[in-house]
Amino acid sequence: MESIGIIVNPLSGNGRGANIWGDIQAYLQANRISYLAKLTTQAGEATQHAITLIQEHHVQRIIIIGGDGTVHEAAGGVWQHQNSNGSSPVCSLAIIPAGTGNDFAKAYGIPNHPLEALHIALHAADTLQIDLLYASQINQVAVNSIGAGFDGMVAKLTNEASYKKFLNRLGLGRLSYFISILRVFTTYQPSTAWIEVDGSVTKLPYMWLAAVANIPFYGGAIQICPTASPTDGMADVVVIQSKSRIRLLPVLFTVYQGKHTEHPAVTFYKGKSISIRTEKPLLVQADGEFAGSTPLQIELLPAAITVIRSKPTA
Ligand SMILES: Nc1ncnc2c1ncn2[C@@H]1O[C@H](COP(=O)(O)OP(=O)(O)OP(=O)(O)O)[C@@H](O)[C@H]1O
Repeated sequence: MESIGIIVNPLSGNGRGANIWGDIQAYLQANRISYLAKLTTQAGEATQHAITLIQEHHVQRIIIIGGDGTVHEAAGGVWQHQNSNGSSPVCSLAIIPAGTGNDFAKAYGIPNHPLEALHIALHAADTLQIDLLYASQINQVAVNSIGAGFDGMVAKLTNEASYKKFLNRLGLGRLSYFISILRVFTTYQPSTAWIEVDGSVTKLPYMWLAAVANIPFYGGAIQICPTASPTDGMADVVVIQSKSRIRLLPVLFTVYQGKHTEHPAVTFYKGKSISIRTEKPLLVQADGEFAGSTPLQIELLPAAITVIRSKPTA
């Protein structure tokens, strides 16, 4: 079997990561499965853990126990290693979901049950080479999405909110994104932006959000870009524009099912190179984590890393 590294964010899901790690560790030891584990002690550390596991310990598979923020950081480490060595993917990533949103796990069919997710990670029966989104201003890659405006504010508010902790304790963490959406919705002021997709520029008056997606979901299974695929070599972009707040209400309540796509306030683009400029700086989220402010320049990196997914049933 390939040598296995494990990165654990014990604080993900407000302590769910630590609990799951206890169960996983017991299982691995009882079954004499060897591994090397690294626990994060501060934000940002999963990137260096991934680099260390690959460069110093030569692991070929990294299992992440955490949420989308931890996947974001670990994938960044795998990508940085490959980039500095000019190598094709050498280390695959698997996830045992322990976070609040867990959109990455959902995109690859990984169940919430930790031991079921572990079996998928250990057997690695099906792997995918997935695209990444590279944001040059912050020199970071994203696995799920990068967005500016409304969703940047929602991500910031959710990550700072006391109700996220409370709802995570009840196993209802995803609801915290919905509460933040409602809070931001009542006060958000749209502004003018310009988007450039593969050289073609469009002015966007009254822009609420512009999100570049690699998978269909964000914010805990909101189907923001139903057609996004991490294997098509293209980034999907969704833009929401509206002068009127009330006119956007139907979008708010249909976006969870991905049924907002026909609403006149919603426009989709597809491309490999996307830039977003705004008349005033807007907050940016990358994989649900705060990632600075606009302007943004995003390049699609095709088939950049390998992910272990649940084997689709025939
Ligand atoms: N030991 C730690 N102390 C403080 N912050 C940490 C620690 N380990 C990781 N982090 C940070 O916690 C943040 C959130 O982690 P993660 O995304 O895994 O969990 P979550 O927020 O509960 O889930 P989700 O992103 O799915 O909503 C990340 O930005 C990460 O950098």
